[in-house]
Amino acid sequence: MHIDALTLTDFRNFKEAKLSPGAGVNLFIGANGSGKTSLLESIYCLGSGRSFRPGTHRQVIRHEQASFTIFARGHDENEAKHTLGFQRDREGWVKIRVDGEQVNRFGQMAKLVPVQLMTPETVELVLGGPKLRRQFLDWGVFHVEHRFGETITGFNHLLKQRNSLLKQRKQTSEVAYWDAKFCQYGEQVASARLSYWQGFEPVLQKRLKHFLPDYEFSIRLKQGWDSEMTLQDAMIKNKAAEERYGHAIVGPHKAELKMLANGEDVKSILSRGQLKLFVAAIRVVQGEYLFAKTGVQCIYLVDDITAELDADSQQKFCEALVATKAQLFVSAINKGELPELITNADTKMFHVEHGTVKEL
Ligand SMILES: Nc1ncnc2c1ncn2[C@@H]1O[C@H](COP(=O)(O)OP(=O)(O)OP(=O)(O)O)[C@@H](O)[C@H]1O
Repeated sequence: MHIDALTLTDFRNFKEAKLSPGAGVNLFIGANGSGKTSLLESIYCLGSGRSFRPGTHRQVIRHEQASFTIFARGHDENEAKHTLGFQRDREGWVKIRVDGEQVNRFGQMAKLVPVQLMTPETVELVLGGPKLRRQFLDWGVFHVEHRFGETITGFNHLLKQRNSLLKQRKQTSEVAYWDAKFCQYGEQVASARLSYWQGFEPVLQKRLKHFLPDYEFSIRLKQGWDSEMTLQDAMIKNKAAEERYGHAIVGPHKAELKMLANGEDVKSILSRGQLKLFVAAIRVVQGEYLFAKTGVQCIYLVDDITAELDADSQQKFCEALVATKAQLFVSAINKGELPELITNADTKMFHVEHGTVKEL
């Protein structure tokens, strides 16, 4: 959905903030500590139910206040109007309202607000652990096929149950039951990921050729067990090891994306700026791919857009972002440091200062 109005109450350093974003580029300009990232964070919270910054949910609530509230009004691709309300208090209680109705799952809010986030930390997608890459994949699968939300939640529940049985080292009929369920859900998760990846990867390759033409990329999805085997066979083969370790060692919870540039691990061959561009390509394409498959546009949130990118890379990245025709929220300290594409007459500009935001 496009956000037409956003209201924050007691969110980070904002006592109350109201803004009416435009359909294209929205630019937040302000000094360090003014609240630019917090504005992006509030939109991210609507799309995921949590912050992208480290720390607890309590730290998001304005100091000495009991709860924060984010309210958004917007419209989807079919011009249907929507309202979203998200409140969280210090004890962790959450209230979510979608179109005036209280709902009890984040997914019901998240599916209306698919967000793609780019901050200086998003290179963690490559540098961090495999869980981040699985989350990235699952985000894509969920937004293309909402039923996947139940499949992955179900699988994670089964993984916990089965691990707890493996830890107890019991040999009961209960074990056989959980093994069978684990196989069934595990195969479903892997097959949904694979089908997403098979559509997504060729589009990503095109974008990478444009962004980083000096490299030949190979990005392969490893499903979490020998691809020549069924999950059931892999579990039988690894039965003794799983019993010894006391947890599941094969399954989609072990899936990984192997990313190579000119035959070497991207982590060791790409520079920091090139890694950022690499991840930017992934993020842009994830939004483009979603749009191509479902007609649903992402909201792109870009914090500190110029950090670590040279002028040519900034230009490529900004061109790609603007070409998506999606709603963009971009933060920067100075307008002057940005490519013209982001600061032209169509951009809606906001000045952020000490927890206040004013449209310019
Ligand atoms: N819970 C909170 N209550 C009140 N103020 C907070 C809270 N959490 C953070 N802050 C303050 O909010 C301010 C806004 O931080 P934010 O990261 O959004 O700024 P920014 O404009 O993105 O800065 P930079 O350009 O340095 O990245 C900071 O000064 C921070 O200390």
